[in-house]
Amino acid sequence: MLEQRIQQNFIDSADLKYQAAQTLSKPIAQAVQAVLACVTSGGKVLACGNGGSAADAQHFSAEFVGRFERERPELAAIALTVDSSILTAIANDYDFERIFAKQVRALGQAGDVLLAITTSGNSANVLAAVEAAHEREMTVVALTGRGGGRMASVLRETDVHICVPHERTARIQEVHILAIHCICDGVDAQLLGDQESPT
Ligand SMILES: O=C(CO)[C@@H](O)[C@H](O)[C@H](O)[C@H](O)COP(=O)(O)O
Ligand SMILES: [Zn+2]
Repeated sequence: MLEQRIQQNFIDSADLKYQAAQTLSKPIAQAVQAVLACVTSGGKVLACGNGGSAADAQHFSAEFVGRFERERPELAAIALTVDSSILTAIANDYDFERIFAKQVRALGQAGDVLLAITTSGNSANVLAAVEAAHEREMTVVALTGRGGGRMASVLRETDVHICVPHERTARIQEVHILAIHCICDGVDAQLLGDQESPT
């Protein structure tokens, strides 16, 4: 019974990935171009999200600053989820909704990219970060699900929306991390050529 349940999770995740390959390859390619244009002109990526999506923001930043699969020059990315002093001060003195937005206003510059990750599209602190990014003339790459929620209506034409066509948070997150790896792989391919990676 339990094993059947586990197998069903694998099947559902694989099915969603097959289905999403069709619909998401275009916005993911747009995200690669947006991020590439940003980092090759001296910009940086700021990444944010809650819970599992906070982990995704950190995962992305590690692969940009450290490396993905191949050696290449370091790329600038900062996860806005990691400084406990900043996070607790803002949440304590203002409110939790502003934990990312104030960091975006402090660090963001025109031409930077905000990677905004929310499975529901409705997390208030992520939406506030998008608003702050627009104030700073940054481009937003949004990773969402469930139809995009409120995120769909706050994004601009020049932003990129990668919306996973599913309702369950776990399944959406599994495609988010695949999309993040596609962005890293696409950026490396553009920078280094598209030969196969050694690892
Ligand atoms: O990882 C999971 C569930 O799989 C949770 O930690 C999840 O990320 C949290 O409940 C988040 O607060 C959900 O926020 P969001 O994706 O709707 O923005
Ligand atoms: Zn999770």
